[in-house]
Amino acid sequence: MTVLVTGGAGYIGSHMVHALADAGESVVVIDNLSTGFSAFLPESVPLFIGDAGDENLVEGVIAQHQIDSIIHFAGSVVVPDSMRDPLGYYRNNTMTTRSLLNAAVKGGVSRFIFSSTAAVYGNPDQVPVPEIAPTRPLSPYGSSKLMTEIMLHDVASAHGMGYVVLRYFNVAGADPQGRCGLATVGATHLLKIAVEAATGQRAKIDVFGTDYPTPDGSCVRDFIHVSDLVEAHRSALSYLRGGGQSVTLNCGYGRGYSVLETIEAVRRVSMRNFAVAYAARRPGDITAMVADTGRLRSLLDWTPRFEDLETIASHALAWEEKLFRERGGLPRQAESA
Ligand SMILES: NC(=O)c1ccc[n+]([C@@H]2O[C@H](COP(=O)([O-])OP(=O)(O)OC[C@H]3O[C@@H](n4cnc5c(N)ncnc54)[C@H](O)[C@@H]3O)[C@@H](O)[C@H]2O)c1
Ligand SMILES: O=c1ccn([C@@H]2O[C@H](COP(=O)(O)OP(=O)(O)O[C@H]3O[C@H](CO)[C@H](O)[C@H](O)[C@H]3O)[C@@H](O)[C@H]2O)c(=O)[nH]1
Repeated sequence: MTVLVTGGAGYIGSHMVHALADAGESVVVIDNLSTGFSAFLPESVPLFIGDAGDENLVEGVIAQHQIDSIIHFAGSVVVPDSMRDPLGYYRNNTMTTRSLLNAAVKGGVSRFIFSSTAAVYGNPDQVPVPEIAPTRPLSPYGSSKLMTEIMLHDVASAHGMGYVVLRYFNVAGADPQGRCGLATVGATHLLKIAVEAATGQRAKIDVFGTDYPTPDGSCVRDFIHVSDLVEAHRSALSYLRGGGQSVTLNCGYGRGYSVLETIEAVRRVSMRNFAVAYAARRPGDITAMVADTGRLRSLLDWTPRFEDLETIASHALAWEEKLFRERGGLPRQAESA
């Protein structure tokens, strides 16, 4: 039984591939390297450089490697880019998955795990947000993922495929062994920006909005360590292998931290008092987004190991320091746009 990981050279996918290989699973990767890095993959894992929507490629890999499960990370992930280029997002998220599913059905793949996002909820009526909350995405990114969820449900029902949709909240941190982490140039994630400031690559970090109706006025997010997130995928795979019903699950810890608390955690672990500036709200930001994790915790055999925000921040920092050293210690991008 071999697992195909699409987008396995990306931030989350590379952690997934290491976790599967560490567990002795047979795994292969398809990635077009548009934002991924082949260097983050274990040498033992075959990498097919190509598009996850290339049906000939996928059908060939499924047949050659006797793929029975697919974990599908490949896609485009930047919310503001999706506002500028909606059709690009519907193509690379929704249409690519349609082609991938077509190849999976033809190849008799019986299990499918899909990377979705809390962005499908839009502005939630209640926090923590349960999976049954209304889905009202505010961006083409969120819509492209929601459309894919619906398509996957229909395809799986028609063809006897089991699936787990995982709606990630805010993914952060890096491999505790330092093998992989977030390396995307120009990434906009809060913790990434904060560790770039802590390593002197940025003069400051902007806090987008301090007048939200939250305890300290900044937005609140539920950060999940990338290693715990990939363990949820491994548990989802075991669940499907054990005959579990198809399901949609939130992936977070169910605990919110404000933007200011998060920046303070990075200041503490780095022991660097980098500058923090108060800036205007960022258009489209949701005030508070925290997962109701009841379903995840009850259905999957999942015990998170890195729930503490300082642990997440310290792993993100260690990874950023490594990247910075390897890039010759030179600032590689302008301070926040
Ligand atoms: N990072 C987050 O906070 C977050 C939150 C919610 C959901 N997600 C989802 O998780 C998945 C992985 O995100 P990530 O943060 O690791 O992003 P990433 O950009 O680091 O990884 C995406 C990977 O997919 C590859 N790729 C993109 N389009 C492809 C295609 N058509 N064919 C083959 N390969 C392709 C890229 O080269 C890259 O290696 C995405 O589907 C994303 O929407 C991420
Ligand atoms: O320099 C920064 C960067 C971020 N923020 C704030 O930090 C919070 C979190 O912002 P992120 O960009 O890190 O993440 P989002 O909550 O916007 O999440 C969106 O982007 C994520 C990846 O970045 C996931 O894709 C997620 O599903 C999607 O909803 C927001 O209030 C944002 O305004 C700042 O104040 N300053």
